[in-house]
Amino acid sequence: MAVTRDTILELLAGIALPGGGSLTSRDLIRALVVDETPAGFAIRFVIEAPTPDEARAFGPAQAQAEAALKALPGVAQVSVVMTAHGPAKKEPPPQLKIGGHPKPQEGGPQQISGIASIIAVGSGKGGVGKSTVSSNLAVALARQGRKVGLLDADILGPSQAKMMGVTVRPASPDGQTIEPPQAHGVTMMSLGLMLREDEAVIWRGPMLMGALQQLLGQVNWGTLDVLIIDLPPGTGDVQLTLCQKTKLTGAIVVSTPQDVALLDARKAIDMFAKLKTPVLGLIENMSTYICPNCGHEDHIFGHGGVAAEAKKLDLPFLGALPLALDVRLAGDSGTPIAAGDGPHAEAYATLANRLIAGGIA
Ligand SMILES: Nc1ncnc2c1ncn2[C@@H]1O[C@H](COP(=O)(O)OP(=O)(O)OP(=O)(O)O)[C@@H](O)[C@H]1O
Repeated sequence: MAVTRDTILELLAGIALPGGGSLTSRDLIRALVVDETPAGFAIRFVIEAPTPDEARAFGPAQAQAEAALKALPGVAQVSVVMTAHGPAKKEPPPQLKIGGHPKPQEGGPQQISGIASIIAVGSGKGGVGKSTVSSNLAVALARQGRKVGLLDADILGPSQAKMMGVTVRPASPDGQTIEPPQAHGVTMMSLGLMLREDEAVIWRGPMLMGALQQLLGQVNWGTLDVLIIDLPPGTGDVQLTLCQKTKLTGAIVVSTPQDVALLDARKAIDMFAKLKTPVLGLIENMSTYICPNCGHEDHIFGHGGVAAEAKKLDLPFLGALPLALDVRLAGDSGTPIAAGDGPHAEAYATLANRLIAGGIA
C-alpha cells in the first residue's frame, strides 16, 4: 500500500499536543516530503513550534509521530525535525525609575521602619569633606559592630558610589523596591548607582524631592542601628524635604576652619534650627596638615575656627580631622581610610565611639 502525504497527515491529526489540538489542526507541519526508495518509503518533515518552550513540550508528540509513522507498512525511514520560531519571549525585568514628583505624605516627619537612628551630615559650603566624613563615619561605625546604612542624598552630585567603591547597579527584582549593595560592612545607596558615571542629573526641586523619597522609602534598608545621610551642600530643597518629612535623630555639620566655609556652616546650622532638627555637633575637616616628608604642621584653611564656633553656639564639637593625602587617595580608590589602620582611621573610630556612647548611633 502506498504511503501518501494524506496518509501521513491523517495519522498526525490523531496525535494530541499539550495545550490542545494536533500537529495538523495547529498547522505545525512544514516541508513534508515522501520519497519512494528501494528500501521503502522515506518520510521527512519539520514541526515548526511557535516558541522554544512549546518545542520542548512537543517532544513526546514528536516521538509518538515518529514511532507511528515507522510502524506504517512499507516505511523504511522517518526523519522529523523540530524548530521553533525564535527565542522565548522573556518578560522584561521590571524597571524602577528614580525621579518624578514626590507622593503626598500626610502629617509631620515620619519614622522609617527598621531604622533606629538617622543622622544627616550637612555643610553650608561644597567641597569641605561632607561626603568623606559620611563614608568614613559609616565605615567606622560598622567596624564597631553597628548595623549601618549610608544614603547619598547629594542627588545632583552623588559621590558615595565612588568613595565606597561600589559599581554594581542595585537590583530591583519587583520594580518597586531596590536591593541596596553592601560595601565595607555598610549598606549603601546612591543615585549615582542608577546613573552612568558621566551622566548629569538636571532636575528641579520636585524631582529631587521625589528621588529622595524613593531612596528613603523604596530601598530595602533592612534593620539598621543608624542611617547616615550625606546631604548636598547648602540649604536647598533636599535638606528641607528631608527634615520636614523624615524623623531625624539630628544633623552633623562639617566645615573647614576657613571663614567662608564657617559663614555657610552657620547658615546650615540656622536652617536645621528653623526645621527643628537637632544639631548633634560640628566637625572641623582639613584642620591641620602635617607634611609627610618633614613633619611640619601647617594650617592651610586655618585652625580651630569650628571649635570656636561650636563653643559660641553652645553645640558639641565632635572633633578635628586633618587634611591628608591618604584620606583623599583612600576616598578616590573606593576604600575609605576608616576601613584601614593608622591615625586617620583611629580619628574616625573615636568619632564613631563618641556617637555610640552618646546613644546616637
Ligand atoms: N581630610 C581630608 N584630607 C584630604 N582630602 C580630603 C579630606 N576631606 C575631603 N577631602 C577631599 O576633598 C574633596 C572634597 O571632599 P568631599 O567630596 O568629601 O566634600 P563634600 O563636602 O562632600 O563635597 P560636595 O560639596 O561636592 O558634596 C575630595 O576629593 C576628598 O577626597
